[in-house]
Amino acid sequence: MTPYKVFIVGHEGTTGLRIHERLSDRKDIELLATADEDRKNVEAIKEVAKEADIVFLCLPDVASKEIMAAIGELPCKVIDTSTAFRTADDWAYGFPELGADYKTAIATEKHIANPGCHASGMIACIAPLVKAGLVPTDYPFTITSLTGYSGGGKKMIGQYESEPKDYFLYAPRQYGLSQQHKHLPEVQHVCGLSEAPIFMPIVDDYYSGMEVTVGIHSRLCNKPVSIDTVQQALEDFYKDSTIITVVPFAENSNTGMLNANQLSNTDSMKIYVTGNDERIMVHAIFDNLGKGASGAAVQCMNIALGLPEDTGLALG
Ligand SMILES: NC(=O)C1=CN([C@@H]2O[C@H](COP(=O)(O)OP(=O)(O)OC[C@H]3O[C@@H](n4cnc5c(N)ncnc54)[C@H](OP(=O)(O)O)[C@@H]3O)[C@@H](O)[C@H]2O)C=CC1
Ligand SMILES: CC(=O)N[C@@H](CCC(=O)OP(=O)(O)O)C(=O)O
Repeated sequence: MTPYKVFIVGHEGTTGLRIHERLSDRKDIELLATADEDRKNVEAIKEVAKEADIVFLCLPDVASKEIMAAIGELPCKVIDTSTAFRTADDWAYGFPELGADYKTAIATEKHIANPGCHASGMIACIAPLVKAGLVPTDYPFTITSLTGYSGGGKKMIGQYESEPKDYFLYAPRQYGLSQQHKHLPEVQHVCGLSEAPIFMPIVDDYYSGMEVTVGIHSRLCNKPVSIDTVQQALEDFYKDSTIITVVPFAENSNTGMLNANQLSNTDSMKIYVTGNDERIMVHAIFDNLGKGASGAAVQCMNIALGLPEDTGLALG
């Protein structure tokens, strides 16, 4: 069988490297590249893209937009990992677990926007509950998200791994304080929320892994919901997924700790429901570089090529 031709633009960056790692041993994939000195040359990128079946863009937003302007009309499928196209109507949104319509769009559309890392956790917790009619679309969500420093790409990795290190980098650091985080538009768009959540991202001194926590007051729901109802709705929603699993409540002691790096180096996501019938928490644990970026991008590529979605992924 002729291998599929795949071109990773930005393959020396954090997300690009991880996609490269996941594909380099696959016999069904041939990786294409520009000459090293041409890795930022748009014309050279366009020439390689002409040969490709799939192009991954693993770049800052501005560079993604510039390259899309040059390659958008070519026959190759494009999977963009930046924020640039996630709410664009003519791009598929790369979260196939959201339903058959999402999966079909990923399989058939030419351009696929890979979700943001924090956004993936928020959407995984909220969308099933809104779709089930349990939580209203104007619910006043307050959401925390813990992330390892690789979420900030090469620049932040350099900051955390340089010696001597700034004293403040040893402790968790909250950001997004103005409530304008770049992932909020896609969360609102995909979940159909009329109001943006309060969002509190926190970056800490570990390499990778995320824990996103969504709090729900039962009394503020369409009608009061129990913790069992929330657990069941999430289990039903993700029952066919091999990548996202909902941890049975019995296995989740509700008394211990949740670890944000539990699924580092995997492409899976685990959902936990904790709390009680009055105050319910839904948590998504995954790797910002796995289901939060490169793993999700490869999952989308597999679907676009008609392969089983978890081909070559590390399921934890
Ligand atoms: N890190 C993460 O956890 C996640 C990242 N993302 C998104 O993925 C994209 C890539 O992020 P990440 O890998 O972290 O970023 P990095 O900074 O680690 O890597 C970006 C790479 O793109 C290269 N680059 C920049 N401009 C151009 C250009 N004009 N042409 C070609 N290459 C270029 C950079 O080159 P150079 O090496 O010279 O700087 C760098 O190697 C971003 O949009 C990011 O927001 C999405 C989800 C999670
Ligand atoms: C720790 C850190 O800074 N993380 C980044 C998210 C990385 C990411 O997902 O960026 P994209 O939107 O391009 O996908 C942030 O919160 O802005």
